[in-house]
Amino acid sequence: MVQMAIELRNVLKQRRNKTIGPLTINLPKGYITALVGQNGSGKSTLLNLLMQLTNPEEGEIYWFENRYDSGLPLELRQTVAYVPETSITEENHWNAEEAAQFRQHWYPNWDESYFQDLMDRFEVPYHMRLSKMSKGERRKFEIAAALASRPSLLLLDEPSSGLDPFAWKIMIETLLKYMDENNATIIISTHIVEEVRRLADYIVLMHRGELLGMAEKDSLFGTWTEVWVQVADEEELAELSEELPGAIHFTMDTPGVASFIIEQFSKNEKRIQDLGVKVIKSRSLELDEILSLWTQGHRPILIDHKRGD
Ligand SMILES: Nc1ncnc2c1ncn2[C@@H]1O[C@H](COP(=O)(O)OP(=O)(O)OP(=O)(O)O)[C@@H](O)[C@H]1O
Repeated sequence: MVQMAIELRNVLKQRRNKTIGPLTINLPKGYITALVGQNGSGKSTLLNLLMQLTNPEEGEIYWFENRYDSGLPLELRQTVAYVPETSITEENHWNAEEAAQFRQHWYPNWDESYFQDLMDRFEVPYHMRLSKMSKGERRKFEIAAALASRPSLLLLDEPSSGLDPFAWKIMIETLLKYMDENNATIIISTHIVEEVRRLADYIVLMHRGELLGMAEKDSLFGTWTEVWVQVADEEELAELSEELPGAIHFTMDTPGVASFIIEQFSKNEKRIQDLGVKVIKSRSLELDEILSLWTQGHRPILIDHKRGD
């Protein structure tokens, strides 16, 4: 049975201009979950709630099946690492070495050689004050330091913001290797579809403070298909759209050729042919297109690839 790292039950956070929640969700232990959603949808708020940097007005949060309403215990905190959206200013006057020494006291599992190895791979200057580093250098230091604490739970708020493509690739490889070698849980907020594709086991989609749902990433692929068909005119296209109630975005592309988007195409293809409509071509929608449709209210019917649905 999959254990839960985090459980939220009807969690509600009131922000000045927006309510986040109610959020009810289970984030599994030992997997990477990506929080996705437009600006202001509540991803950072959710991460802050998990660090108890802010507290909910309503609802319950469980960490590894326990509630800690009066503060996270030290033993738990020492196994959680967090890379916030903006680095904290308290460490600004230190260089990377001094900041690492401080963290070494705080985190009993601190792995100095792993830290140095990551700093070398990322090519972060060791003796430069953190405040003097470029945005990307600082970000790389934060990611290296978070991993060097050997966390069981790693919370990353848009970690690749400011990273160049070379550093981004190292980050992806490092996170995947860390997951391979440790029974860790990562919760990452991101706007980068390629990051979701490469890293996520699960996707949590947020929109305007609401939770639109959670899905196993692999089950999303192949949910929606764009199909091009031969039709005589708009009238025939309108008839076709009535026969295919689940399909959306019917468009007359060029005279005689129309397109639409449909779920479970393999199940519907015969039905389309039985209507006497010729399919010209089809393509599975990409992950970003599926997420965009979901945001617009078109929740995908998830596919269990293992069962071959
Ligand atoms: N400290 C705060 N005080 C008041 N309102 C806040 C605070 N932090 C966030 N908000 C508001 O809560 C909402 C959710 O913000 P949040 O930062 O969680 O979104 P996000 O999904 O992380 O966005 P982005 O992708 O832009 O980082 C926004 O409307 C924001 O203005």
